Amino acid sequence: MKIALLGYGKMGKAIEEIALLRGHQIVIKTSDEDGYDITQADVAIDFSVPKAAFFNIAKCLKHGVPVISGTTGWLDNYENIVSICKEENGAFIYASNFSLGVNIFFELNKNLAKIMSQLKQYNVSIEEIHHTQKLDAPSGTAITLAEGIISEHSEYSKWLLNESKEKAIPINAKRIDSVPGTHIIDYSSITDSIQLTHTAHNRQGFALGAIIAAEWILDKKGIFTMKDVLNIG
Ligand SMILES: NC(=O)C1=CN([C@@H]2O[C@H](COP(=O)(O)OP(=O)(O)OC[C@H]3O[C@@H](n4cnc5c(N)ncnc54)[C@H](OP(=O)(O)O)[C@@H]3O)[C@@H](O)[C@H]2O)C=CC1
Ligand SMILES: O=C(O)C1=N[C@H](C(=O)O)C[C@H](O)C1
Repeated sequence: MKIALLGYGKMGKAIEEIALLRGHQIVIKTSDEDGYDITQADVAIDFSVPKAAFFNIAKCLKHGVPVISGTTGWLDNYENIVSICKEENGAFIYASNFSLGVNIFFELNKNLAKIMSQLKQYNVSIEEIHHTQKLDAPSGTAITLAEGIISEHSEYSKWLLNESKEKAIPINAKRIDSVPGTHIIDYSSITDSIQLTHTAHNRQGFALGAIIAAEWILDKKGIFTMKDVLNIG
């Protein structure tokens, strides 16, 4: 398939490498919002920056090009994209994390939260560690994890960045060197702790997941998630 890479930074380059190995063609690679004809592409993959994602995704949908977005930090505009996608009868997937491992981790997180909801002596917290170039905090993945806990655990109704308060899940964001992405969920009581950890060793898992999503969406119309693509959970 002919792929447009909207955002040609660390992730754009990782996706290009795997896409070529899978026999795809990269017809557009850009770090700008203009200067290309998106209709050349069968599918677009947006891994850009928070302030550019809405424009990039809307442009694809308005030109009838299915779009995958992994950009984080733009979700205040998610419902607007849903409306545009419906109006244009388009196809769209956003995932805070495209790796298979993290999508399994999302399911484990919800299952654990369901159990822990009955055990009030444990307090939950989330830690996320990323490279120092990351623009947003907390990570999109940490937000998805917090939302997963909130959906299953009766004690929590929101999350807070680097702050503890009753009913809120603290998300502690750390920025260290070139860490690709580590997420830790911790339930602690006076007597012990239970932790679930996902550690990305590199960006290949994110990139492969995004390409699998792009291959999957080609003949679809609608708004989907990685759960639809991977058929897990
Ligand atoms: N969902 C997932 O699985 C994952 C999501 N991510 C997310 O993906 C995004 C990109 O990550 P990463 O590749 O590491 O970041 P990088 O900073 O390496 O790359 C982002 C690229 O986007 C470019 N850019 C800036 N403005 C625009 C625009 N208007 N249109 C298109 N591109 C633009 C930047 O160009 P310039 O440098 O010139 O400004 C840069 O090349 C982040 O939001 C990150 O959180 C990352 C990994 C996995
Ligand atoms: O910016 C990154 O690098 C990553 N961003 C995503 C996020 O915000 O969750 C996914 C992954 O953790 C890497």
